[in-house]
Amino acid sequence: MARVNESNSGSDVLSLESIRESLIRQEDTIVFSLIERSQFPLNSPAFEDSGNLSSSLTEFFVREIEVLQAKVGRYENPEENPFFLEYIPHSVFPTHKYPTVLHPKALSVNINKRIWDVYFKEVLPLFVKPGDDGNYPSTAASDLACLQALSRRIHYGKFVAEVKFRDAPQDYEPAIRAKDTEALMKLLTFEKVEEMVKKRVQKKAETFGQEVKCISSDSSDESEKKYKVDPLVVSRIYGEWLIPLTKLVEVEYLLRRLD
Ligand SMILES: O=C(O)C(=O)C[C@]1(C(=O)O)C=C[C@@H](O)C=C1
Repeated sequence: MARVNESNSGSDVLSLESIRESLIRQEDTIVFSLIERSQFPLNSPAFEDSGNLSSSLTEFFVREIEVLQAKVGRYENPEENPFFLEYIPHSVFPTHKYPTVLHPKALSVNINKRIWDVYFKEVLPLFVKPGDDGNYPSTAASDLACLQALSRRIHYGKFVAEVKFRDAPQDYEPAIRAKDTEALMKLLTFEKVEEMVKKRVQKKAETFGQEVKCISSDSSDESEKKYKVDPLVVSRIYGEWLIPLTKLVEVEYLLRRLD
């Protein structure tokens, strides 16, 4: 994912435009991952506390995959944040040297526990059918794809915050020193951009998730169109959870920016 370019002088160039391009690209991954997950019912026994077992099937699956992915260097990439940090081993292979863009304290900003809860308790029931078909391994794999895509998007707030800070340190520094989260939230908010994001993801859900029944040239009857995931729900997921959580990450990052 292109994010930082090397300038002629060798220093890193970061722009709000390039960061937003990445967020737009990530929308495709998120919308597709929700569409994929929607083919399975809720299948709650896969992720609910399993009483006598120490973790749910999904928790076990995500933890084991994260351990494997860590061994090939996934979490050396500052865009990636694990859900089970305490289990993460070092990479087995020499790792790519990612450009240092973020403040070192960025490592301590990880809201994946919150993302996990929000996803299973609030988001998932909105776009999948209730029920249990027992297909837990495939469901867990789909949930992992959603969780990783959502987590990457939300934690991208660190990069957004960094570029906003670099563009106007004189505005941000007083609010950071005063630990004024309200002022920071106001500074980093662009309501028009948020509205555009919600409209665009609704359109993407309409386009990517349209049921294709037959190939005919007359596809003009809008009322007959059916979607795998309700496009309004996708827009709501962004408006109620993804954007607010991204902004939370931005604030958390900024609060540490002068440490
Ligand atoms: O694009 C930005 O400026 C962002 O901070 C990202 C984002 C978003 O989550 O989409 C969050 C806050 C802004 O109000 C607008 C959009």
